Amino acid sequence: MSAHADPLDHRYSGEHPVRSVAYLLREDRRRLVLGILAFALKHSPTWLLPLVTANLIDVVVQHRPLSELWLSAGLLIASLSLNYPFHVLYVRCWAGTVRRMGTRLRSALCHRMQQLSIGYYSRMSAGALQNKVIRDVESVEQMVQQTGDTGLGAVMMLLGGLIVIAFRAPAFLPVFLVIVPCAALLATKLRGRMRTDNERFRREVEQLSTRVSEMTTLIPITRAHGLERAALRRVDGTLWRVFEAGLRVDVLNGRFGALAWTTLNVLGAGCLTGAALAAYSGWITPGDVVMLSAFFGTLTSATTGLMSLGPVFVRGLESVRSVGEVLQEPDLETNEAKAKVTEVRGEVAFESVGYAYAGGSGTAVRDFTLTVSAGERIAFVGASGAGKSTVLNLVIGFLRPTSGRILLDGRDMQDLDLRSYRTFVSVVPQEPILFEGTIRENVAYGLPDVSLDRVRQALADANALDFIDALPDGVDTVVGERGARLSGGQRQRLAIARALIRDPRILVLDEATSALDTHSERLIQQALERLVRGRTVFVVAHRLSTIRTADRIVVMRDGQIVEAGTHESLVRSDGAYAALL
Ligand SMILES: Nc1ncnc2c1ncn2[C@@H]1O[C@H](COP(=O)(O)OP(=O)(O)OP(=O)(O)O)[C@@H](O)[C@H]1O
Repeated sequence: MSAHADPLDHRYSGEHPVRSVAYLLREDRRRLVLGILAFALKHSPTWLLPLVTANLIDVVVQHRPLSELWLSAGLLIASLSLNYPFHVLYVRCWAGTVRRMGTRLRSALCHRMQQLSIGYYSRMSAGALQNKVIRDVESVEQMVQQTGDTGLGAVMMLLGGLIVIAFRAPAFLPVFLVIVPCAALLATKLRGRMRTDNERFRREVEQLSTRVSEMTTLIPITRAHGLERAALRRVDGTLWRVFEAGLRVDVLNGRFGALAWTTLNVLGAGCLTGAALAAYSGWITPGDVVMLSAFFGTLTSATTGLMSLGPVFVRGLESVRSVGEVLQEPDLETNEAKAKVTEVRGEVAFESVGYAYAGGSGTAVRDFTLTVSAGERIAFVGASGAGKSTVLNLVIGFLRPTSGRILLDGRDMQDLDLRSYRTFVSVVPQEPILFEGTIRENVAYGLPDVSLDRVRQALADANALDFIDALPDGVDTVVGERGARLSGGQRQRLAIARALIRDPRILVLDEATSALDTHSERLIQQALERLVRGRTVFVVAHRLSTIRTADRIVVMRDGQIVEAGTHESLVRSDGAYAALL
C-alpha cells in the first residue's frame, strides 16, 4: 500500500480539480486497476455479440459447416457466464474505492471544522457547511462511480468495436474515427457554460441550506409572533432562485444530450446506408452489414454515454472546489508546535490588549490592561456592546488580540497550545448548549470513564439532582435536541454541573439575562457559589448578587475600562458603576 494520502495534506486552490480527485484516489489505485480489468472481462460480451451474430448469419447465408455455428455459440455463452463473478469483483473494487474516498473526504472535512477558528463560524453558516459534507461529497462520489459504470463501459465499447471493425471491415474505420472527435468538440464547446451554471446552482443550494437551517432555529420565535408568512417569504425567494439556477443547468444538459444524440444517430444512419450499398456491390458480406449496424448502435450509445458524463463531471469537479474551500481555509487555530500547557495556576494578565473584528466597525476592545490573580473573581459590567463578551472570548482564546498580549501565568498565550490550555477552562455560556443524549452524557461530555458517582456529585453540587431523580429514567433521561425537554433554569444547572465535573482552574461565565423565578434563581445562585470557589473566574454579570460577591468589578464602556474596584469602593466613588446601578 502507498504512503497514506490524507485529504488535508493536499493543496486544492490553484490545483486543477481533476488532479485533486486523482490525489484523493491515490491510495486505492491498485484496486482501481483491478476494477478496470474485471470490468473489461465482464463487459466483453457487448462487443463480442455483434461479431458472433455476424458470423452466425454468414454461416447460414454462405452454408458454411455447422461446427462453426456451435463454436460461436459456445464462445458467446462462455463469455456471458464470466459476467457474474467479474461484475461482483468490479463492484467490490470500484464502489469500495468510491465509498472509501467519500468517507475519507467527509472525515477530513469534520477534522478541518474542528481546527477552524471560531471567527470562521460567524462568517459561514452551519447549513452551508452541512451541505458540503453531505451533498458535495456525494457529487464527487457520483462522478467517480459513473466514470466507472458509464465511462469504462463506453470506452471499452469504443475500443473493442474499433478493433473488431479494423479487422472485419477496415474501410469503415475512418467513419468511426470521426465520431469521437465530433463529440469531443461539442463537449468542450459547452463546458465553459456548464461550469458557470453549475457553480451558480451550487451557491444557490448552499444559500438555501443556510435559510432552511435558519428557519428551523427561528421556528419558536416565528410562531410566537405569528410571522409564518414572513419566514416563508424569506425561504421562498431562495427556493425560486434555486429553481431558476437548477432549470438553467437542466436545460443546458438537455440541449447537450439532444444535440449529441441527433448528430450521432444521423452519422449512424449514413453509415448504415453506406454499408448496405457496399454489401449490394459485394464488397462486404450481409453478416458484416448486421455487425456494422449493431456497432453503429452501440458506438452511438457509448459516445452518448460518455457525453452524458459531461454534466456529472462538471458538477463533481465543482464540488471538489467547494470541498476544497473548507479544506484549504487558512483561518485556522494553529496549535501545532506550540508549548503544551500542563499546569495552570490561573493568573491572567492583559497588557494593552486591543481587538478589532474583521469587517467590524472600529475596535471592540481597546487598550485593555488588567491583571487578574489566581483565584480572583472578576465581574464585567457595562452597557450592551461595551466589549464584555469579546473579553471573555479573548480569555478562552477564541479570539487572538489584534494588539497587545495576554499572559497566562506569565506566558504569552500566543505561544501556547490552546487545546491543552482549554482542558483547564470551563465555559458556562448564556444559553446552555445541550445535545440529543442522556443527562449523564451531556454532563460528562468529552470526559472518558467518568463514574456515575462523580456525575451524581456534580449534579448534586449544581442543585440539579432533585429534579433529575424525579424524572422516570433519572440521569439516563434523554434530553431533547438542545435540551428541549428541560426548563431554562434546569438547563442552566446542567451547564453548571458540566463545568463542575471538569474541575477547571479558570471559569468563564456568561450569566443569563433572562429572569427566573426566585426559587430557581436561588438554586442557581447556590450552585454558582460552589462552582466559582477556588478558581479564577471571569463573569459577565447581570445578577446583583454575583456582582456584589466579586473580588473586583470592571466597568466597561466602548471597549475600555472606565472603573475597577469592589462593589463598596465603586459605590462610594459615585462614578459610572453607581450610575449603572
Ligand atoms: N462577530 C462580530 N463581528 C463584528 N463586530 C462584532 C462581532 N461581535 C461583536 N462585535 C462588535 O464588538 C463590539 C463589542 O461587542 P461585545 O459582544 O463584546 O459586547 P458586550 O458588551 O458583550 O455586549 P452584550 O452585553 O450586549 O453582549 C460591539 O460593538 C459589537 O457590535
